[in-house]
Amino acid sequence: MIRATDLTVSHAEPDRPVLSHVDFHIAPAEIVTVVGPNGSGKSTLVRALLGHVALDAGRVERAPGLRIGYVPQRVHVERSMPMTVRRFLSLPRRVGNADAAAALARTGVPGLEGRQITALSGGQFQRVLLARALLGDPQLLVLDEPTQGLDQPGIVAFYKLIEEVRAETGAAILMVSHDLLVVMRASDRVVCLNGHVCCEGTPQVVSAAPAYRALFGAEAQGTLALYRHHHDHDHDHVAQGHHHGPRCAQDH
Ligand SMILES: Nc1ncnc2c1ncn2[C@@H]1O[C@H](COP(=O)(O)OP(=O)(O)OP(=O)(O)O)[C@@H](O)[C@H]1O
Repeated sequence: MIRATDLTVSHAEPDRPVLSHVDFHIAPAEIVTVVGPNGSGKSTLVRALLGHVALDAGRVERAPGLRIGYVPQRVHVERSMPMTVRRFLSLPRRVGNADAAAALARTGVPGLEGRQITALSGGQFQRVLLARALLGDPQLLVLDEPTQGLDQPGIVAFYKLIEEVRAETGAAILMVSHDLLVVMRASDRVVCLNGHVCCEGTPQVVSAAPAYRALFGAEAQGTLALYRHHHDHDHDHVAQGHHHGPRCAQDH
């Protein structure tokens, strides 16, 4: 659906790129999650894939006519304006009442049409954002930090919803997230970013990769424990299953 090759992006300072030599791809019906520390270039990668930022080098290829539903990281501008959920769902593209109601029902917030956006809880707002993204019948959903501000049960419920949406619509899903444990369970593939791709692969492979553990420290121990618990067999495949970027410097 999207393939990026050897991407380099620098926003302000050309000699200090935010992304260096990043390769990325996502295939139909895949759930791919990008993880990485604050400022590691996750949102920049997503925006580069969507064609929203200029590239210093490399290229991005998107399948012709690809329908993308995008939920950006920051939508507080819209949140601060007086606006009902119904009207919000019709921006930027007008949708009918039946479609709006179905999208809200699908994302677990039926009947909220008349509510002010500003009166929604964090969890309701994220579901309304997802409903709006689904209204375009996307082949690819791109969600940048979709669970920010949610509590742990809210996060788990949201990822469950994402998996249901994938199962029903066949849409591929690209997410940026900080919720390591939940993300690991919900993703087919994880890309660990720190200006370059530190490691990538299945959640099992990434959670055992030294580069991932070096980046996430104690939190990574939790995901590793999860996979040790669920996959109590030999992990010989790990060494061949991921690669390091040029600046990782961790041993296998
Ligand atoms: N439009 C911009 N102009 C200048 N610098 C920018 C711009 N957007 C991002 N940056 C810088 O690029 C770097 C990477 O930002 P980015 O938002 O891609 O990281 P991130 O991994 O998504 O971070 P976070 O986890 O904090 O959301 C940061 O140092 C940020 O300040």
